[in-house]
Amino acid sequence: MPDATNGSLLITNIGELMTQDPARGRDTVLRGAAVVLEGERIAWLGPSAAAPAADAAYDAAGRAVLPGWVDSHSHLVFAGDRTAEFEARMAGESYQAGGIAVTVAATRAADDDELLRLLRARAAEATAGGTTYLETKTGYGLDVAQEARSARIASAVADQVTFLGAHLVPAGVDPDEYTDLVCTGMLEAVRPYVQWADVFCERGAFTEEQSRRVLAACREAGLGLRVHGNQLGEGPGVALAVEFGASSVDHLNYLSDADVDLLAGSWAGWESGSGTGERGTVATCLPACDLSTRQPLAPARRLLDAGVEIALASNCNPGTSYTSSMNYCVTTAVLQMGLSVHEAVRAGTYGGALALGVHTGTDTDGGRAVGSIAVGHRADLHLLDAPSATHLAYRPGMPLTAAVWRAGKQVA
Ligand SMILES: N=CN[C@@H](CCC(=O)O)C(=O)O
Ligand SMILES: [Zn+2]
Repeated sequence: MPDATNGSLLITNIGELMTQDPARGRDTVLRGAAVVLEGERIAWLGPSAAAPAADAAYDAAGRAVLPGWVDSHSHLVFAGDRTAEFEARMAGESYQAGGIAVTVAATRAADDDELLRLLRARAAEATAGGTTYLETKTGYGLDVAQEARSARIASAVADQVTFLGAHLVPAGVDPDEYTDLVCTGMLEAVRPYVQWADVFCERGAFTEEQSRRVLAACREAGLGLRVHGNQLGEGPGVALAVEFGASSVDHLNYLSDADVDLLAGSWAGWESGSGTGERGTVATCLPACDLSTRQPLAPARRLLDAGVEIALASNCNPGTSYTSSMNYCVTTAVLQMGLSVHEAVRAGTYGGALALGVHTGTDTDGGRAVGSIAVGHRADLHLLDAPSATHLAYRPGMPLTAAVWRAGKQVA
């Protein structure tokens, strides 16, 4: 199949083009459509009948095209395996944050080449499943040298990297001393490689006060913020994320009414229909993790109805969610979380981009948005082997990814 790396490519006869571009208002889904890719960018979209000529053409034969998935939450820099822990969970054990230490030991024991090879293989799996923009985190190093190594390796593969030194306090280390290290030497060592910082604010991980220190230091260092919050019980994660103006708070399995109100309040100045105004804290739901840990599914429907922008992400990691399949996350969101297909696809594309701050910008204003299909945005497309995105939920688990273009290049 041709791509747009050496000229322009016209993809024509698209049965359903789900642009997820809020600037189109109610007209975000086009039928009988075509798209022109030119180099890395989308150069044109509209009715097939009106499509301009291009250097190469591809007939989509009535199939659906979506933006590539934007996976805004993953932990892919690791070695080792936790099948036994998963089996124990399926036999009735509950998930404990302490399992992270097993992966830390295996990751520390792997050399750089091995870690990079593993990361590349996982990123390739994600790409094969339609993911065209990928965030990943550190958090399985947990000392200065190991976290810096993870960040450096991650930055060679992922589009954006998050510093998660505050993932677990290593055994035998004083929690407050460790928090100080995260906020000073560790932060300094990872800083050249990362755009974001995150903290696992949960019983068994970091307290509210420790999380607050981490967020303040990382903000001071110029990093964008995100929070792992409210995964294992109600707690201060959501409130902290909103207070610090974090770009997202992720997990959200246990929310109080006050948490929902705080998240909704953060979007009070935002117009969701057009994607304009003052943004708030994205609620990132991680359905594959919820199922794999047998936690209640995050209340995505309730959050949307309250006016909160949501994202869906894989949270791919060896402990709680060993899949990078965004198709699976979207399917689950429709079948079990009460989202429409359009809402679920939006959350896995535009919502992820919003969580990563890359939802807007065209080459005329110096940006290159991902997560939606519009002129000047990055040419990240996902062709389904189906006439509509509805088939993701209608035919769950089927291999529906037919082709993937990332920045105009065909990658699957
Ligand atoms: N909750 C914290 N961190 C990961 C799990 C990490 C692990 O268990 O290895 C998560 O997002 O689910
Ligand atoms: Zn996570």
